[in-house]
Amino acid sequence: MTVSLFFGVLPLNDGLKASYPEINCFLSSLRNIAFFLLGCPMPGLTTKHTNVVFLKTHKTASSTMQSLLFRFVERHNLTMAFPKRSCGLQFCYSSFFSPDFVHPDTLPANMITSHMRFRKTALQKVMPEDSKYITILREPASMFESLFSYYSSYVQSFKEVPDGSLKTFLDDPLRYYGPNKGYSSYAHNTLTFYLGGENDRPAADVAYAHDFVKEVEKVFSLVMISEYFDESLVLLRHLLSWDLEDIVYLKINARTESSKKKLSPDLVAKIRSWNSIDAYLYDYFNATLWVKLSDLGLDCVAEEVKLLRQAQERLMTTCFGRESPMERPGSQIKDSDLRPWQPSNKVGIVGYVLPENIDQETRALCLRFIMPELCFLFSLGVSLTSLSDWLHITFNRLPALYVEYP
Ligand SMILES: Nc1ncnc2c1ncn2[C@@H]1O[C@H](COP(=O)(O)OS(=O)(=O)O)[C@@H](OP(=O)(O)O)[C@H]1O
Repeated sequence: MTVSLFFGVLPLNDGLKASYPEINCFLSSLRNIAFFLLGCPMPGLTTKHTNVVFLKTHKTASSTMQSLLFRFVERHNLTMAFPKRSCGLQFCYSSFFSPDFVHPDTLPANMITSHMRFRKTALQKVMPEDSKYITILREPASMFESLFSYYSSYVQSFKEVPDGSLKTFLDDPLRYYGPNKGYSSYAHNTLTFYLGGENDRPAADVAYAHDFVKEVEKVFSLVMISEYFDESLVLLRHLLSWDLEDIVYLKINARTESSKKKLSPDLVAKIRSWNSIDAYLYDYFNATLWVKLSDLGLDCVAEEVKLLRQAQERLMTTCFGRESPMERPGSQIKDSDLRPWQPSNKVGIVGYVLPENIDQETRALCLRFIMPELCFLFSLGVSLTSLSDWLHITFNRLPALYVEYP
């Protein structure tokens, strides 16, 4: 079973096919001249690598990345592994990944991207041997602020903070935190937990953090960094021999500005200290990212980033006209294809609204870039009759899943 089936069912196919060449043409003419002049390496001359394990971490721009991979899978007629129905929309997170968590109809797969707790030996049983392992990290202070606001109504340790403030939690985290409390993995060294590490190791155990980082480095060919998302994508495309058009994206799953809190230097320091293994990981892989970028040539990277952003602007003009994109809190979005999941009424997640006068073809193209994770998953699965039981259950449980989603 391959995702080409999706094209058969979705009325989006023609639009997608019709509009990509425009972007391609624009990109290739510019890029060939620029890259030639700079003497930059040009991937895309060898066959594209299509087998990828993307470890989707929380609040790291991972949905934007996942959406890019969904599009790649669709366009290249590949197969994406889905969770089996009893796992919900994630691979039974927060249990360690197990091959049993994968819906058998989606095997053999080329890619796997839904949230999971990483365990390489288990993944090797379902994913091709030559799979490239990729993940993404975010600066721990902004990530924790995002986690705290997003999951304030779910994570038991956050719910117990009397005034509900991040500052009160960080003044004495151990007063509220308990490893066995509900959703505790979102409250302490979340990145480490995702990567399969021991997130409750004491901060003083620097040797553990050091050894863990080395283990991660051995497995992952690329650790992306959210703050340098575009630069990370350039590395990704060189690693996988992808075209520049394969990495064009629009940002999704961002909070509204009013949902974000500005962090004082004191809070930043407290977050890093509380999440010291994550901080160690982040600092290490942020440094190695820049070594990789330097190896590629910073001028070449800058040129590719420029081209990527030009393509993005072009796409936005195609989708939203000359005005800036119409972003709205999810609560104000009527179109269910475009409404992102809202974790609570205390936090707004931004989605996009397409202009009403947009033609079907353009709408089809734009939807592929702005659809939130759940909608994209449903649209991928909806065309697979053999997955109908999964979808039947999933759709029927949707309100419950929305509540359980974290
Ligand atoms: N391209 C790009 N670059 C940098 N940052 C980005 C990008 N795309 C999404 N974001 C930010 O990532 C946050 C959402 O992360 P996730 O999609 O991983 O969240 S989730 O765990 O899947 O719910 C969310 O952060 P907050 O807004 O601080 O919550 C997004 O704004």
